Amino acid sequence: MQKLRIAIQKSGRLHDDSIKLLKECGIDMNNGVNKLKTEASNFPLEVFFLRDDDIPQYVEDGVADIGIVGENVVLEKARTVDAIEKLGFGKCRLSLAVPKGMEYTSVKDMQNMRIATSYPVILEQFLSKNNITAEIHEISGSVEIAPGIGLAEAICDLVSSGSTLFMNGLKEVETVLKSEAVLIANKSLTAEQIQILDKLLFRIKAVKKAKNNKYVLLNAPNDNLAQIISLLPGMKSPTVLPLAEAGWSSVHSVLNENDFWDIIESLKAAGAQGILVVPIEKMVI
Ligand SMILES: Nc1ncnc2c1ncn2[C@@H]1O[C@H](COP(=O)(O)OP(=O)(O)OP(=O)(O)O)[C@@H](O)[C@H]1O
Ligand SMILES: O=P(O)(O)OC[C@H]1O[C@H](OP(=O)(O)OP(=O)(O)O)[C@H](O)[C@@H]1O
Ligand SMILES: [Mg+2]
Repeated sequence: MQKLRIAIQKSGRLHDDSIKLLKECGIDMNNGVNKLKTEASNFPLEVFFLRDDDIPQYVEDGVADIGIVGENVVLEKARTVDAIEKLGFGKCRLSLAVPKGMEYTSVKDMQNMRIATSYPVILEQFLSKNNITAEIHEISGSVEIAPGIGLAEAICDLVSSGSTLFMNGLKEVETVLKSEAVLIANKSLTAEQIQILDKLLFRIKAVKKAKNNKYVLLNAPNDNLAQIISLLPGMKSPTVLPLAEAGWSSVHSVLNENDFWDIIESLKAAGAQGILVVPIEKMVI
């Protein structure tokens, strides 16, 4: 049987979450340290461990069929691949930053500046869209140090918590791109490869959906049951079971976590008690 070849980051920010996602999809594999290639034992998948920068090219060339990589890398490398599914991890933004003490009012302040970045393609597109001419200095890492050593006046780099910028005396002034890990695929997969990819995607979507939702159980006085049920959407409708104590029911429902925090007060006001919120492992609707 044909196998689908997936490229994931060998080490770095996306490695652990990529492995975790595959495992949550029920895919077993031996991913020992320093392994460059492995095979799943219970799914037709071969896994290559690569530098993230190389993944778009390998997927375009068909050396790998699919890959997991940041959207920032996909756009920077500008390879012809299909971006199939956002994966909800590796969330960060590509931002312009300047020294803390520098006055900054708008992107026009970037005119004629020297900007250090590892993302010259994305930065160039952003600058030209804003009619700015600047000198782009491409460096491959430790970008935040550039203003401090006189290499540039500004930088364009990835930010998540902002602590690297802070530690280097910089402030974020513009978001150029929002990014997260994405599943990419070669554009000419065979019918058999597409079949395996669809199977994997089905599992990924079930795992993603489960992460955003919670199983909620609560006790409700029967007198207020209708009101409590109206607050809880459920997958189809909530499950209602009688409690041993007369006049009370147990109500079970599935809720988006954000919605839960919005309705908790109303649930309590309607007499709900003993509210439990439980994680869901997989969710298929
Ligand atoms: N601070 C961050 N928070 C969240 N995600 C991030 C952060 N920094 C980077 N990422 C995402 O993780 C990806 C990989 O980041 P990492 O720093 O591991 O890359 P790298 O050093 O280029 O690794 P490699 O050795 O594979 O070339 C980035 O392209 C981006 O999509
Ligand atoms: O806003 P923060 O939470 O501080 O994250 C931002 C930092 O994270 C990334 O580097 P990483 O730590 O992955 O190291 P690297 O430069 O060696 O890739 C990125 O290049 C920034 O330097
Ligand atoms: Mg890299």
